[in-house]
Amino acid sequence: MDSQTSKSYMAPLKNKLEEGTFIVGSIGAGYVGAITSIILAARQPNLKIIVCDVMQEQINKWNEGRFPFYEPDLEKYYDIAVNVNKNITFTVDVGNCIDQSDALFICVNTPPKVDSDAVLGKEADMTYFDAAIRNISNYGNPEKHKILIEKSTVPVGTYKRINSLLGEKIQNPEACFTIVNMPEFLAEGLAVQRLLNPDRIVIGTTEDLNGQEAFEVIKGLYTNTETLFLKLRTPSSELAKLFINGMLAQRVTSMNSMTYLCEKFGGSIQEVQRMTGSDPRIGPLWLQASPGFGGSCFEKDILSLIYIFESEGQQAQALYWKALLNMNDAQKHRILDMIISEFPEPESTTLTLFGFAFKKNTSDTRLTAIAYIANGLIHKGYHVKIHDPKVTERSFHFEMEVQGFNIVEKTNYEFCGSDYRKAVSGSSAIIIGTEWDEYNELNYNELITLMDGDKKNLYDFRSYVDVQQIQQAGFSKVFKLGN
Ligand SMILES: NC(=O)c1ccc[n+]([C@@H]2O[C@H](COP(=O)([O-])OP(=O)(O)OC[C@H]3O[C@@H](n4cnc5c(N)ncnc54)[C@H](O)[C@@H]3O)[C@@H](O)[C@H]2O)c1
Ligand SMILES: O=c1ccn([C@@H]2O[C@H](COP(=O)(O)OP(=O)(O)O[C@H]3O[C@H](CO)[C@@H](O)[C@H](O)[C@H]3O)[C@@H](O)[C@H]2O)c(=O)[nH]1
Repeated sequence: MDSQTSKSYMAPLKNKLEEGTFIVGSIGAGYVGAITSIILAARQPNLKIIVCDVMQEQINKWNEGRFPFYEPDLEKYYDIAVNVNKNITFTVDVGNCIDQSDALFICVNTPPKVDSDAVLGKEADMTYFDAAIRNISNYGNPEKHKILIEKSTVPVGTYKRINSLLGEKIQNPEACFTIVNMPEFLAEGLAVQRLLNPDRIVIGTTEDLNGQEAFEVIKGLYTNTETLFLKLRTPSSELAKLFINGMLAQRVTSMNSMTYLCEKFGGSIQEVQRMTGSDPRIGPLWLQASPGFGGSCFEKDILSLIYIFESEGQQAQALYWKALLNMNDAQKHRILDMIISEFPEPESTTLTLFGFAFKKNTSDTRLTAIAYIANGLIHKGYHVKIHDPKVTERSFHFEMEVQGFNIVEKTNYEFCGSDYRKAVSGSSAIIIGTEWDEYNELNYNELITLMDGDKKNLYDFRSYVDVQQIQQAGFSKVFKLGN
Protein backbone atom coordinates (compact mmCIF):
# COMPACT_ATOMS: atom_id res chain seq x y z
CA MET A 1 0.00 0.00 0.00
CA ASP A 2 1.10 3.57 -0.63
CA SER A 3 1.52 6.30 1.94
CA GLN A 4 2.69 3.91 4.63
CA THR A 5 3.66 5.81 7.73
CA SER A 6 4.47 5.01 11.33
CA LYS A 7 2.73 8.21 12.45
CA SER A 8 -0.83 8.09 13.75
CA TYR A 9 -3.29 10.98 13.47
CA MET A 10 -5.90 9.32 15.64
CA ALA A 11 -5.11 10.64 19.14
CA PRO A 12 -7.50 13.67 19.02
CA LEU A 13 -10.26 11.50 17.58
CA LYS A 14 -9.82 8.91 20.32
CA ASN A 15 -10.10 11.71 22.88
CA LYS A 16 -13.30 12.97 21.33
CA LEU A 17 -14.78 9.48 21.50
CA GLU A 18 -13.86 9.24 25.16
CA GLU A 19 -15.26 12.70 25.91
CA GLY A 20 -18.50 11.98 24.01
CA THR A 21 -17.96 14.88 21.60
CA PHE A 22 -17.37 12.85 18.43
CA ILE A 23 -19.36 14.00 15.38
CA VAL A 24 -20.20 11.71 12.48
CA GLY A 25 -21.28 13.19 9.15
CA SER A 26 -23.05 11.45 6.31
CA ILE A 27 -22.76 12.89 2.82
CA GLY A 28 -25.93 11.67 1.11
CA ALA A 29 -29.35 11.23 2.71
CA GLY A 30 -30.53 8.43 0.40
CA TYR A 31 -31.14 4.79 1.36
CA VAL A 32 -27.69 4.12 2.74
CA GLY A 33 -26.83 7.53 4.18
CA ALA A 34 -30.12 8.10 5.94
CA ILE A 35 -30.83 4.59 7.19
CA THR A 36 -27.32 3.89 8.48
CA SER A 37 -27.24 7.31 10.19
CA ILE A 38 -30.65 6.90 11.82
CA ILE A 39 -29.72 3.49 13.22
CA LEU A 40 -26.32 4.73 14.40
CA ALA A 41 -27.90 7.73 16.12
CA ALA A 42 -30.55 5.55 17.76
CA ARG A 43 -27.97 3.01 18.91
CA GLN A 44 -25.23 5.40 20.07
CA PRO A 45 -26.58 8.34 22.10
CA ASN A 46 -22.95 9.33 22.74
CA LEU A 47 -22.49 10.37 19.09
CA LYS A 48 -23.79 13.40 17.25
CA ILE A 49 -24.79 12.70 13.64
CA ILE A 50 -25.21 15.22 10.82
CA VAL A 51 -26.78 13.97 7.59
CA CYS A 52 -26.43 16.25 4.57
CA ASP A 53 -27.60 16.13 0.98
CA VAL A 54 -27.64 18.45 -2.00
CA MET A 55 -31.35 17.74 -2.54
CA GLN A 56 -33.47 20.19 -0.54
CA GLU A 57 -36.62 18.09 -1.03
CA GLN A 58 -34.95 14.98 0.41
CA ILE A 59 -33.77 16.90 3.48
CA ASN A 60 -37.17 18.54 3.97
CA LYS A 61 -38.78 15.13 4.00
CA TRP A 62 -36.42 13.78 6.66
CA ASN A 63 -36.86 16.91 8.77
CA GLU A 64 -40.64 16.65 8.57
CA GLY A 65 -40.74 12.89 9.21
CA ARG A 66 -42.13 12.25 5.70
CA PHE A 67 -39.93 9.35 4.69
CA PRO A 68 -38.82 9.44 1.03
CA PHE A 69 -39.18 5.62 0.84
CA TYR A 70 -40.74 2.72 2.69
CA GLU A 71 -38.51 0.63 4.93
CA PRO A 72 -40.01 -1.55 7.70
CA ASP A 73 -39.33 -0.47 11.32
CA LEU A 74 -37.46 2.68 10.29
CA GLU A 75 -40.02 4.95 11.97
CA LYS A 76 -39.32 3.49 15.39
CA TYR A 77 -35.59 4.20 15.19
CA TYR A 78 -36.11 7.60 13.56
CA ASP A 79 -38.27 8.48 16.56
CA ILE A 80 -35.59 7.33 19.03
CA ALA A 81 -32.86 9.27 17.23
CA VAL A 82 -34.86 12.45 16.59
CA ASN A 83 -37.08 12.68 19.66
CA VAL A 84 -35.36 10.67 22.41
CA ASN A 85 -31.60 10.89 21.80
CA LYS A 86 -31.97 14.14 19.85
CA ASN A 87 -28.55 13.48 18.29
CA ILE A 88 -29.28 13.62 14.56
CA THR A 89 -29.83 16.56 12.20
CA PHE A 90 -30.59 16.69 8.49
CA THR A 91 -29.27 19.61 6.45
CA VAL A 92 -28.46 20.88 2.97
CA ASP A 93 -25.47 22.70 4.39
CA VAL A 94 -22.95 20.17 3.11
CA GLY A 95 -19.98 22.41 3.91
CA ASN A 96 -20.94 22.76 7.56
CA CYS A 97 -21.51 19.01 7.84
CA ILE A 98 -18.00 18.37 6.47
CA ASP A 99 -16.44 21.05 8.64
CA GLN A 100 -18.06 19.83 11.87
CA SER A 101 -17.50 16.10 11.42
CA ASP A 102 -14.70 13.96 12.78
CA ALA A 103 -15.61 11.01 10.55
CA LEU A 104 -17.47 11.36 7.25
CA PHE A 105 -19.43 8.53 5.69
CA ILE A 106 -19.57 9.16 1.94
CA CYS A 107 -22.89 7.67 0.87
CA VAL A 108 -23.54 9.22 -2.53
CA ASN A 109 -24.80 7.35 -5.58
CA THR A 110 -22.29 5.62 -7.89
CA PRO A 111 -24.50 4.45 -10.79
CA PRO A 112 -23.23 2.82 -13.99
CA LYS A 113 -21.85 5.42 -16.38
CA VAL A 114 -24.37 6.16 -19.12
CA ASP A 115 -21.79 6.86 -21.83
CA SER A 116 -19.28 4.19 -20.77
CA ASP A 117 -17.29 3.12 -23.84
CA ALA A 118 -16.67 -0.41 -22.52
CA VAL A 119 -18.06 -3.32 -24.56
CA LEU A 120 -19.15 -5.73 -21.84
CA GLY A 121 -19.16 -3.83 -18.57
CA LYS A 122 -19.90 -0.34 -17.38
CA GLU A 123 -17.63 1.89 -15.40
CA ALA A 124 -19.07 3.31 -12.17
CA ASP A 125 -20.02 6.95 -12.64
CA MET A 126 -17.95 8.73 -9.98
CA THR A 127 -19.30 12.23 -10.74
CA TYR A 128 -21.22 12.56 -7.47
CA PHE A 129 -18.49 10.91 -5.46
CA ASP A 130 -15.78 13.15 -6.91
CA ALA A 131 -17.93 16.23 -6.26
CA ALA A 132 -18.23 15.19 -2.61
CA ILE A 133 -14.46 14.71 -2.33
CA ARG A 134 -13.74 18.08 -3.98
CA ASN A 135 -16.08 19.67 -1.47
CA ILE A 136 -14.29 17.89 1.38
CA SER A 137 -10.93 19.14 0.09
CA ASN A 138 -12.05 22.68 1.01
CA TYR A 139 -11.91 21.66 4.66
CA GLY A 140 -8.42 20.16 4.89
CA ASN A 141 -6.89 21.16 8.23
CA PRO A 142 -4.20 19.12 10.01
CA GLU A 143 -5.49 20.53 13.32
CA LYS A 144 -8.88 18.89 12.64
CA HIS A 145 -7.93 15.51 11.22
CA LYS A 146 -10.92 13.58 9.84
CA ILE A 147 -11.57 9.99 8.78
CA LEU A 148 -13.11 9.73 5.30
CA ILE A 149 -15.14 6.57 4.94
CA GLU A 150 -16.01 5.18 1.51
CA LYS A 151 -19.48 3.79 2.22
CA SER A 152 -20.66 4.09 -1.38
CA THR A 153 -19.81 1.02 -3.43
CA VAL A 154 -16.77 2.05 -5.44
CA PRO A 155 -14.26 0.60 -7.91
CA VAL A 156 -11.00 -0.80 -6.59
CA GLY A 157 -8.40 1.92 -6.22
CA THR A 158 -10.87 4.59 -5.15
CA TYR A 159 -8.78 5.32 -2.05
CA LYS A 160 -6.01 6.46 -4.44
CA ARG A 161 -8.48 8.50 -6.47
CA ILE A 162 -9.58 10.30 -3.29
CA ASN A 163 -6.01 11.00 -2.34
CA SER A 164 -5.18 12.56 -5.69
CA LEU A 165 -8.41 14.63 -5.74
CA LEU A 166 -7.60 15.94 -2.28
CA GLY A 167 -4.05 16.62 -3.47
CA GLU A 168 -5.38 19.05 -6.09
CA LYS A 169 -6.17 21.46 -3.28
CA ILE A 170 -4.21 20.34 -0.23
CA GLN A 171 -0.45 19.89 -0.02
CA ASN A 172 -0.47 17.14 2.60
CA PRO A 173 -3.78 15.27 2.37
CA GLU A 174 -2.68 12.44 4.68
CA ALA A 175 -2.13 14.91 7.54
CA CYS A 176 -5.72 16.15 7.17
CA PHE A 177 -7.60 12.97 6.21
CA THR A 178 -7.36 9.22 6.77
CA ILE A 179 -9.16 7.30 4.03
CA VAL A 180 -10.84 3.97 4.76
CA ASN A 181 -13.30 1.74 2.93
CA MET A 182 -16.28 0.44 4.87
CA PRO A 183 -18.67 -1.38 2.53
CA GLU A 184 -22.35 -1.44 3.41
CA PHE A 185 -24.19 -4.77 3.24
CA LEU A 186 -27.74 -3.71 4.08
CA ALA A 187 -30.41 -5.30 1.91
CA GLU A 188 -33.48 -3.13 1.41
CA GLY A 189 -36.62 -4.33 3.17
CA LEU A 190 -34.38 -5.86 5.84
CA ALA A 191 -32.17 -2.84 6.34
CA VAL A 192 -33.06 -1.99 9.94
CA GLN A 193 -32.66 -5.54 11.21
CA ARG A 194 -29.39 -6.00 9.31
CA LEU A 195 -27.98 -2.76 10.72
CA LEU A 196 -29.01 -3.62 14.27
CA ASN A 197 -27.52 -7.10 13.94
CA PRO A 198 -24.86 -6.97 11.23
CA ASP A 199 -23.04 -10.22 10.34
CA ARG A 200 -19.83 -8.25 10.33
CA ILE A 201 -18.45 -4.75 9.96
CA VAL A 202 -15.63 -4.58 7.44
CA ILE A 203 -13.05 -1.82 7.51
CA GLY A 204 -10.44 -1.58 4.77
CA THR A 205 -7.43 0.48 5.86
CA THR A 206 -3.71 0.83 5.36
CA GLU A 207 -1.58 -1.67 7.22
CA ASP A 208 0.41 0.92 9.14
CA LEU A 209 -0.12 2.31 12.64
CA ASN A 210 -2.54 5.00 11.47
CA GLY A 211 -4.64 2.38 9.64
CA GLN A 212 -4.70 0.16 12.73
CA GLU A 213 -5.75 3.05 14.96
CA ALA A 214 -8.37 4.29 12.49
CA PHE A 215 -9.82 0.78 12.66
CA GLU A 216 -10.01 1.09 16.45
CA VAL A 217 -11.63 4.55 16.26
CA ILE A 218 -14.31 3.26 13.88
CA LYS A 219 -14.91 0.25 16.14
CA GLY A 220 -15.46 2.83 18.88
CA LEU A 221 -18.48 4.18 16.98
CA TYR A 222 -20.23 0.82 17.43
CA THR A 223 -19.82 0.09 21.13
CA ASN A 224 -23.49 -0.94 21.40
CA THR A 225 -23.33 -3.36 18.46
CA GLU A 226 -22.03 -6.87 18.98
CA THR A 227 -20.51 -8.17 15.81
CA LEU A 228 -17.34 -9.33 14.14
CA PHE A 229 -15.04 -6.50 13.06
CA LEU A 230 -12.89 -7.39 10.07
CA LYS A 231 -9.83 -5.36 9.16
CA LEU A 232 -8.68 -5.77 5.58
CA ARG A 233 -6.42 -3.93 3.17
CA THR A 234 -8.39 -1.18 1.42
CA PRO A 235 -8.23 -2.74 -2.08
CA SER A 236 -9.39 -6.09 -0.65
CA SER A 237 -12.54 -4.63 0.88
CA GLU A 238 -13.24 -2.47 -2.20
CA LEU A 239 -13.00 -5.57 -4.38
CA ALA A 240 -14.83 -7.94 -2.03
CA LYS A 241 -17.90 -5.68 -1.90
CA LEU A 242 -18.35 -5.98 -5.68
CA PHE A 243 -17.54 -9.68 -5.60
CA ILE A 244 -20.06 -10.49 -2.83
CA ASN A 245 -22.90 -8.93 -4.81
CA GLY A 246 -21.74 -10.93 -7.83
CA MET A 247 -21.77 -14.13 -5.74
CA LEU A 248 -25.26 -13.40 -4.36
CA ALA A 249 -26.59 -12.65 -7.84
CA GLN A 250 -24.99 -15.85 -9.06
CA ARG A 251 -26.84 -17.93 -6.46
CA VAL A 252 -30.20 -16.42 -7.43
CA THR A 253 -29.46 -16.82 -11.13
CA SER A 254 -28.34 -20.41 -10.72
CA MET A 255 -31.67 -21.23 -9.06
CA ASN A 256 -33.57 -19.32 -11.74
CA SER A 257 -31.80 -21.35 -14.43
CA MET A 258 -33.19 -24.52 -12.82
CA THR A 259 -36.82 -23.35 -12.83
CA TYR A 260 -37.34 -24.38 -16.47
CA LEU A 261 -35.95 -27.88 -15.89
CA CYS A 262 -38.11 -28.37 -12.79
CA GLU A 263 -41.21 -27.36 -14.75
CA LYS A 264 -40.27 -29.59 -17.70
CA PHE A 265 -39.40 -32.73 -15.74
CA GLY A 266 -41.93 -32.57 -12.90
CA GLY A 267 -39.51 -31.40 -10.23
CA SER A 268 -40.07 -28.66 -7.68
CA ILE A 269 -37.70 -25.71 -7.31
CA GLN A 270 -38.48 -25.60 -3.57
CA GLU A 271 -37.22 -29.16 -3.20
CA VAL A 272 -34.11 -28.40 -5.23
CA GLN A 273 -33.63 -25.31 -3.05
CA ARG A 274 -34.06 -27.31 0.16
CA MET A 275 -31.63 -29.99 -0.90
CA THR A 276 -29.09 -27.48 -2.19
CA GLY A 277 -29.37 -25.18 0.80
CA SER A 278 -28.94 -28.02 3.29
CA ASP A 279 -25.42 -28.61 1.99
CA PRO A 280 -23.38 -26.66 4.56
CA ARG A 281 -20.88 -25.73 1.86
CA ILE A 282 -23.69 -23.84 0.09
CA GLY A 283 -26.14 -22.72 2.80
CA PRO A 284 -29.85 -21.82 2.46
CA LEU A 285 -29.95 -18.05 1.85
CA TRP A 286 -30.44 -16.16 -1.45
CA LEU A 287 -31.70 -19.28 -3.28
CA GLN A 288 -35.30 -18.15 -3.86
CA ALA A 289 -36.42 -18.41 -7.50
CA SER A 290 -37.72 -15.22 -9.08
CA PRO A 291 -38.50 -13.44 -12.35
CA GLY A 292 -34.90 -12.21 -12.29
CA PHE A 293 -32.98 -10.15 -9.80
CA GLY A 294 -33.39 -6.39 -9.74
CA GLY A 295 -32.41 -3.57 -7.41
CA SER A 296 -29.90 -0.77 -7.62
CA CYS A 297 -26.91 -2.90 -6.64
CA PHE A 298 -26.50 -6.36 -8.22
CA GLU A 299 -26.43 -5.36 -11.88
CA LYS A 300 -24.52 -2.14 -11.25
CA ASP A 301 -21.83 -3.85 -9.23
CA ILE A 302 -21.46 -6.74 -11.67
CA LEU A 303 -21.13 -4.25 -14.54
CA SER A 304 -18.46 -2.45 -12.55
CA LEU A 305 -16.59 -5.71 -11.89
CA ILE A 306 -16.80 -6.60 -15.59
CA TYR A 307 -15.49 -3.17 -16.49
CA ILE A 308 -12.49 -3.61 -14.19
CA PHE A 309 -11.63 -6.98 -15.75
CA GLU A 310 -12.17 -5.57 -19.23
CA SER A 311 -9.95 -2.59 -18.66
CA GLU A 312 -7.27 -4.94 -17.36
CA GLY A 313 -7.54 -6.98 -20.60
CA GLN A 314 -9.00 -9.97 -18.71
CA GLN A 315 -11.60 -10.93 -21.31
CA ALA A 316 -12.39 -14.45 -20.04
CA GLN A 317 -13.26 -13.17 -16.56
CA ALA A 318 -15.28 -10.29 -18.03
CA LEU A 319 -17.25 -12.74 -20.18
CA TYR A 320 -17.82 -15.03 -17.20
CA TRP A 321 -19.58 -12.27 -15.22
CA LYS A 322 -21.33 -10.93 -18.31
CA ALA A 323 -22.95 -14.35 -18.77
CA LEU A 324 -24.62 -13.87 -15.40
CA LEU A 325 -26.36 -10.70 -16.60
CA ASN A 326 -27.38 -12.43 -19.84
CA MET A 327 -28.87 -15.27 -17.80
CA ASN A 328 -30.87 -12.81 -15.72
CA ASP A 329 -32.27 -11.27 -18.90
CA ALA A 330 -33.09 -14.75 -20.22
CA GLN A 331 -35.32 -15.40 -17.20
CA LYS A 332 -37.28 -12.20 -17.87
CA HIS A 333 -37.70 -13.14 -21.58
CA ARG A 334 -38.88 -16.64 -20.67
CA ILE A 335 -41.52 -15.33 -18.31
CA LEU A 336 -42.80 -12.76 -20.76
CA ASP A 337 -43.03 -15.36 -23.54
CA MET A 338 -44.88 -17.74 -21.23
CA ILE A 339 -47.62 -15.19 -20.53
CA ILE A 340 -47.94 -14.06 -24.14
CA SER A 341 -48.20 -17.64 -25.42
CA GLU A 342 -51.25 -18.26 -23.20
CA PHE A 343 -53.27 -15.22 -24.26
CA PRO A 344 -53.37 -15.02 -28.09
CA GLU A 345 -55.72 -12.01 -28.32
CA PRO A 346 -53.94 -9.12 -26.63
CA GLU A 347 -56.38 -6.37 -27.67
CA SER A 348 -59.27 -8.05 -25.87
CA THR A 349 -57.31 -9.28 -22.85
CA THR A 350 -56.67 -7.54 -19.54
CA LEU A 351 -53.75 -8.73 -17.41
CA THR A 352 -52.90 -7.68 -13.85
CA LEU A 353 -49.38 -7.36 -12.51
CA PHE A 354 -49.18 -7.84 -8.74
CA GLY A 355 -46.07 -6.02 -7.58
CA PHE A 356 -43.67 -3.57 -9.17
CA ALA A 357 -41.08 -3.10 -6.37
CA PHE A 358 -37.86 -5.03 -7.03
CA LYS A 359 -38.59 -7.18 -3.97
CA LYS A 360 -41.03 -7.16 -1.05
CA ASN A 361 -40.99 -4.68 1.85
CA THR A 362 -39.56 -1.79 -0.11
CA SER A 363 -41.02 0.94 -2.29
CA ASP A 364 -37.81 0.90 -4.34
CA THR A 365 -38.31 0.05 -8.01
CA ARG A 366 -34.75 0.50 -9.25
CA LEU A 367 -34.05 -2.06 -11.99
CA THR A 368 -37.07 -4.14 -11.04
CA ALA A 369 -37.44 -7.14 -13.37
CA ILE A 370 -41.17 -6.44 -13.63
CA ALA A 371 -40.57 -3.31 -15.72
CA TYR A 372 -39.45 -5.55 -18.59
CA ILE A 373 -42.58 -7.73 -18.28
CA ALA A 374 -44.86 -4.67 -18.04
CA ASN A 375 -43.26 -3.09 -21.10
CA GLY A 376 -43.48 -6.29 -23.16
CA LEU A 377 -47.16 -6.78 -22.35
CA ILE A 378 -48.06 -3.13 -22.96
CA HIS A 379 -46.29 -3.08 -26.33
CA LYS A 380 -47.92 -6.36 -27.34
CA GLY A 381 -51.29 -4.62 -26.93
CA TYR A 382 -52.73 -6.15 -23.73
CA HIS A 383 -54.57 -3.92 -21.32
CA VAL A 384 -52.18 -4.02 -18.36
CA LYS A 385 -53.04 -3.07 -14.79
CA ILE A 386 -50.28 -2.63 -12.25
CA HIS A 387 -50.80 -3.07 -8.50
CA ASP A 388 -48.28 -2.49 -5.73
CA PRO A 389 -48.98 -1.71 -2.06
CA LYS A 390 -46.09 0.75 -1.69
CA VAL A 391 -44.88 1.91 -5.10
CA THR A 392 -46.17 5.30 -6.28
CA GLU A 393 -47.38 6.04 -9.81
CA ARG A 394 -44.56 8.56 -10.14
CA SER A 395 -41.96 5.89 -9.32
CA PHE A 396 -43.59 3.50 -11.80
CA HIS A 397 -43.31 6.02 -14.65
CA PHE A 398 -39.85 7.12 -13.62
CA GLU A 399 -38.54 3.56 -13.52
CA MET A 400 -40.04 2.64 -16.91
CA GLU A 401 -38.28 5.66 -18.38
CA VAL A 402 -34.96 4.93 -16.64
CA GLN A 403 -35.00 1.36 -17.99
CA GLY A 404 -35.59 2.76 -21.48
CA PHE A 405 -39.19 1.54 -21.83
CA ASN A 406 -41.17 4.12 -23.71
CA ILE A 407 -44.86 3.90 -22.82
CA VAL A 408 -45.57 7.62 -23.00
CA GLU A 409 -47.88 7.30 -26.02
CA LYS A 410 -49.57 4.14 -24.74
CA THR A 411 -53.07 4.25 -23.32
CA ASN A 412 -53.53 0.52 -22.69
CA TYR A 413 -52.27 0.43 -19.12
CA GLU A 414 -53.38 1.62 -15.71
CA PHE A 415 -51.36 2.08 -12.54
CA CYS A 416 -53.71 1.03 -9.72
CA GLY A 417 -51.52 1.55 -6.62
CA SER A 418 -52.92 -0.46 -3.71
CA ASP A 419 -56.47 -0.68 -5.09
CA TYR A 420 -57.18 -4.41 -5.56
CA ARG A 421 -60.68 -3.97 -6.96
CA LYS A 422 -59.47 -1.64 -9.71
CA ALA A 423 -56.46 -3.86 -10.42
CA VAL A 424 -58.28 -7.15 -10.98
CA SER A 425 -61.63 -6.12 -12.42
CA GLY A 426 -62.05 -7.45 -15.95
CA SER A 427 -58.70 -9.22 -15.81
CA SER A 428 -57.91 -12.68 -17.20
CA ALA A 429 -54.77 -13.22 -15.17
CA ILE A 430 -53.04 -12.16 -12.00
CA ILE A 431 -49.26 -12.19 -12.39
CA ILE A 432 -47.30 -12.02 -9.13
CA GLY A 433 -43.89 -10.44 -9.69
CA THR A 434 -43.10 -9.17 -6.18
CA GLU A 435 -43.45 -11.48 -3.18
CA TRP A 436 -45.45 -9.13 -0.91
CA ASP A 437 -46.87 -11.22 1.99
CA GLU A 438 -50.32 -9.80 1.38
CA TYR A 439 -50.54 -11.42 -2.09
CA ASN A 440 -50.43 -14.79 -0.36
CA GLU A 441 -53.06 -13.79 2.19
CA LEU A 442 -55.72 -12.33 -0.14
CA ASN A 443 -59.24 -13.62 -0.41
CA TYR A 444 -58.98 -15.01 -3.93
CA ASN A 445 -62.58 -16.30 -3.72
CA GLU A 446 -63.65 -12.68 -3.78
CA LEU A 447 -61.07 -11.40 -6.24
CA ILE A 448 -61.93 -14.01 -8.87
CA THR A 449 -65.50 -12.77 -9.01
CA LEU A 450 -64.19 -9.45 -10.34
CA MET A 451 -62.14 -11.11 -13.08
CA ASP A 452 -63.31 -11.83 -16.61
CA GLY A 453 -62.42 -13.93 -19.67
CA ASP A 454 -62.61 -17.52 -20.95
CA LYS A 455 -59.92 -18.50 -18.54
CA LYS A 456 -58.77 -16.97 -15.30
CA ASN A 457 -55.14 -17.74 -14.49
CA LEU A 458 -52.76 -16.93 -11.68
CA TYR A 459 -49.00 -16.86 -12.23
CA ASP A 460 -46.70 -16.86 -9.25
CA PHE A 461 -43.24 -15.85 -10.47
CA ARG A 462 -41.91 -15.74 -6.91
CA SER A 463 -42.83 -19.35 -6.33
CA TYR A 464 -44.24 -18.77 -2.86
CA VAL A 465 -48.05 -19.02 -2.91
CA ASP A 466 -50.16 -21.83 -1.52
CA VAL A 467 -51.34 -23.27 -4.84
CA GLN A 468 -53.95 -25.64 -3.40
CA GLN A 469 -55.67 -22.91 -1.45
CA ILE A 470 -55.75 -20.48 -4.36
CA GLN A 471 -56.83 -23.20 -6.81
CA GLN A 472 -59.98 -23.69 -4.71
CA ALA A 473 -61.13 -20.20 -5.67
CA GLY A 474 -61.75 -21.58 -9.16
CA PHE A 475 -58.80 -20.44 -11.24
CA SER A 476 -58.38 -22.24 -14.57
CA LYS A 477 -54.68 -22.50 -13.84
CA VAL A 478 -52.36 -21.61 -10.97
CA PHE A 479 -48.77 -21.60 -12.19
CA LYS A 480 -45.96 -21.59 -9.65
CA LEU A 481 -42.49 -20.84 -11.04
CA GLY A 482 -40.27 -23.93 -11.07
CA ASN A 483 -43.13 -26.37 -10.44
N1 LIG B 1 -29.32 1.01 -1.59
C1 LIG B 1 -28.69 0.00 -1.02
O1 LIG B 1 -29.31 -0.96 -0.57
C2 LIG B 1 -27.19 -0.01 -0.93
C3 LIG B 1 -26.57 -0.94 -0.07
C4 LIG B 1 -25.19 -0.94 0.02
C5 LIG B 1 -24.42 -0.03 -0.69
N2 LIG B 1 -25.05 0.86 -1.51
C6 LIG B 1 -24.21 1.85 -2.20
O2 LIG B 1 -24.32 3.09 -1.47
C7 LIG B 1 -24.29 4.21 -2.37
C8 LIG B 1 -25.55 5.04 -2.18
O3 LIG B 1 -26.66 4.25 -2.54
P1 LIG B 1 -28.14 4.74 -2.20
O4 LIG B 1 -29.05 3.64 -2.61
O5 LIG B 1 -28.19 5.25 -0.82
O6 LIG B 1 -28.28 5.97 -3.24
P2 LIG B 1 -29.39 7.12 -3.23
O7 LIG B 1 -29.47 7.58 -4.62
O8 LIG B 1 -30.61 6.65 -2.51
O9 LIG B 1 -28.74 8.28 -2.32
C9 LIG B 1 -27.62 9.03 -2.67
C10 LIG B 1 -27.82 10.45 -2.17
O10 LIG B 1 -26.61 11.18 -2.32
C11 LIG B 1 -26.93 12.52 -2.64
N3 LIG B 1 -25.75 13.18 -3.22
C12 LIG B 1 -25.19 13.00 -4.44
N4 LIG B 1 -24.11 13.75 -4.58
C13 LIG B 1 -23.94 14.45 -3.43
C14 LIG B 1 -22.99 15.39 -2.97
N5 LIG B 1 -21.93 15.73 -3.73
N6 LIG B 1 -23.14 15.92 -1.74
C15 LIG B 1 -24.19 15.56 -0.95
N7 LIG B 1 -25.12 14.66 -1.34
C16 LIG B 1 -25.00 14.11 -2.55
C17 LIG B 1 -28.09 12.38 -3.59
O11 LIG B 1 -28.82 13.59 -3.69
C18 LIG B 1 -28.87 11.23 -2.96
O12 LIG B 1 -29.90 11.68 -2.08
C19 LIG B 1 -24.12 3.62 -3.77
O13 LIG B 1 -22.74 3.58 -4.06
C20 LIG B 1 -24.64 2.20 -3.61
O14 LIG B 1 -24.06 1.30 -4.53
C21 LIG B 1 -26.41 0.91 -1.63
O1 LIG C 1 -33.18 -15.59 -2.92
C1 LIG C 1 -33.27 -14.51 -3.54
C2 LIG C 1 -32.76 -13.30 -3.03
C3 LIG C 1 -32.90 -12.15 -3.80
N1 LIG C 1 -33.53 -12.20 -5.00
C4 LIG C 1 -33.68 -10.98 -5.80
O2 LIG C 1 -32.42 -10.36 -5.94
C5 LIG C 1 -32.55 -8.94 -5.95
C6 LIG C 1 -31.66 -8.31 -4.89
O3 LIG C 1 -32.15 -8.68 -3.63
P1 LIG C 1 -31.41 -8.32 -2.25
O4 LIG C 1 -30.04 -8.82 -2.30
O5 LIG C 1 -32.28 -8.82 -1.17
O6 LIG C 1 -31.57 -6.74 -2.24
P2 LIG C 1 -30.60 -5.47 -2.28
O7 LIG C 1 -31.24 -4.46 -1.42
O8 LIG C 1 -30.31 -5.15 -3.71
O9 LIG C 1 -29.25 -5.91 -1.53
C7 LIG C 1 -28.07 -6.37 -2.19
O10 LIG C 1 -27.31 -5.28 -2.64
C8 LIG C 1 -26.95 -4.34 -1.58
C9 LIG C 1 -26.23 -3.17 -2.24
O11 LIG C 1 -24.91 -3.44 -2.50
C10 LIG C 1 -26.07 -5.08 -0.57
O12 LIG C 1 -25.73 -4.19 0.48
C11 LIG C 1 -26.84 -6.27 -0.02
O13 LIG C 1 -25.99 -6.99 0.88
C12 LIG C 1 -27.26 -7.18 -1.18
O14 LIG C 1 -28.06 -8.25 -0.69
C13 LIG C 1 -34.04 -8.65 -5.73
O15 LIG C 1 -34.68 -8.42 -6.96
C14 LIG C 1 -34.56 -9.94 -5.11
O16 LIG C 1 -35.92 -10.17 -5.36
C15 LIG C 1 -34.04 -13.38 -5.49
O17 LIG C 1 -34.61 -13.42 -6.59
N2 LIG C 1 -33.90 -14.52 -4.74
